[in-house]
Amino acid sequence: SIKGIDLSYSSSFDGSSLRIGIVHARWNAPIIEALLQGTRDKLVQCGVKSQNIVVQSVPGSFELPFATKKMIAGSHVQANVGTADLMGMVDSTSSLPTEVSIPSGSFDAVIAIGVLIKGATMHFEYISEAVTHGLMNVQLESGVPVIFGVLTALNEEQALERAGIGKGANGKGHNHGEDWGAAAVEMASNNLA
Ligand SMILES: O=Nc1c(NC[C@H](O)[C@H](O)[C@H](O)CO)[nH]c(=O)[nH]c1=O
Repeated sequence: SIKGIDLSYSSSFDGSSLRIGIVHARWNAPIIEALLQGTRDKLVQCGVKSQNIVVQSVPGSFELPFATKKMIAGSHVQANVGTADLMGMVDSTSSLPTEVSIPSGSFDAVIAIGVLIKGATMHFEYISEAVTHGLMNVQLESGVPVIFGVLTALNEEQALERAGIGKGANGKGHNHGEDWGAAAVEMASNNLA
C-alpha cells in the first residue's frame, strides 16, 4: 500500500534464525499491549521463534533509548526462560521470570515501542524529539537495527487507530506493530547478509 510498508515484499524474509529484542514503555498500557501483540504476531508469522523474542519494559518512552542501548550491549535483562534455556544459562528448577545476562551481539534487531500522547504542555514535543534522536543514535552507533515503534499522537484516538483498536467512525485502524515486526525481520536479515 502507498502509506504502509509493502508487506508482500518483506514477508519474503525468513526469520527462523533471528533473535529479536523488544523494549516497550508502560505509559498508555492498553495501546502498548495491542502494539506489542501486533508486533509479536508479525514476527512469528515471519518465522521468528517465540523463544527468540526477548521482551523488556521501561516506565516511559524517555527510557527507551537507554534500555535499547543496554539490551544491545548485553546486560541483565528480564528474559523469558525460553531464551535463557536456549542459551543454557538456566536450569529447569528456576522460577519465572529469570534475570539473566544476555551476551552482547545477541540481537539481530531491537524494536522500541512507546505511545506518546500530546498533553497540555510542551512535554510531548521534548520527549518525542529526544527519543527519536536517541533511538537513531543507538542504531547508528551499535550497527544493530532499531525499529522506531513510538507513536507520537496528538490525541488518544490517533493512538488507538494506529494500534488497530480505534473507536472512531472510520473503523479500528491498522496495527502499526505489524509493520514494525516486518521491518525488524527485513532489516535484521539484510544486516546479516
Ligand atoms: O508524559 N507523557 C508520556 C510519558 N512520560 C514519561 C516519560 O517518558 C518518562 O518515563 C518520565 O519523564 C521519567 O523519565 N511517557 C510515555 O511513554 N508517553 C507519554 O505520553
